[in-house]
Amino acid sequence: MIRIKNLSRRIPGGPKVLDDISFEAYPGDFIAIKGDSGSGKSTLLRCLALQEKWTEGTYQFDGKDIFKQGFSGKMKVKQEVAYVEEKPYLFPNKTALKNVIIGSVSQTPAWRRWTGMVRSDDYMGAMDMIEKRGLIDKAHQKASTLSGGERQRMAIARALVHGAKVIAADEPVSGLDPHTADQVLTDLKALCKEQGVIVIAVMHQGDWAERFADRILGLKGGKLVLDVSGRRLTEREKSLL
Ligand SMILES: Nc1ncnc2c1ncn2[C@@H]1O[C@H](COP(=O)(O)OP(=O)(O)OP(=O)(O)O)[C@@H](O)[C@H]1O
Repeated sequence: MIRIKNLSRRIPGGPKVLDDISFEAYPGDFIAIKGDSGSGKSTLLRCLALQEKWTEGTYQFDGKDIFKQGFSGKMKVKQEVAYVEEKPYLFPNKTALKNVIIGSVSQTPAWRRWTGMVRSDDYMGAMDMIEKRGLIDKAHQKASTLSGGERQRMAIARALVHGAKVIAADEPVSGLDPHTADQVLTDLKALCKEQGVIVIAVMHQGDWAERFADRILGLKGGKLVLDVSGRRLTEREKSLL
């Protein structure tokens, strides 16, 4: 469970880009974030994954205040909250499977990158996760040849293999054709419902958030201006964003 209270983020010497954000997320929640360009959506995801510093606020993760816990609390969040960028980096000349096994650069011990050694249980775990993302026939393909949607799903598989319990996905369906976007979101939703993963995804364009999310958060100028259950937004609610 995640409980964020009064999160603010000020760019050093610059503006406040997140202002007093509070919300909670429970296992199995699929939360969409909407808001115009520059409203703070990506910054919020990066703050959740502790990839950006918080200026103020408290962060409870599994019932513990992670800033009070110090290093071990931050490590737990970094391990369990995966920020999946809009265009996730995969090692282009390695297969999709190898990318999923070895993880992102920061997750991979240097010796593993150098030797390329793989344990058999790592191999099976990665293949299972790739199969669940509907990509088993792409496992041995070079990452550079995957489509945008396939890269996103491989990056999600990679995060899950490496212990993620929260997927913070930045625009997981932008630039995808409607059929692929539907597949990606159906997969994310199943992940929430079947495995209790929390998915927090920026989905500003179209009606994807309304169709798939349990809850919609809306940001404007760094403030949380909307927090409603996932449904068609009213004209008044849309006008807040
Ligand atoms: N390091 C930084 N220095 C200065 N301004 C920054 C920095 N990081 C973010 N900002 C500003 O903070 C605001 C929020 O940025 P953010 O990327 O979170 O917005 P966003 O809602 O994700 O936008 P988009 O939909 O265009 O990706 C923007 O005005 C951005 O210019």
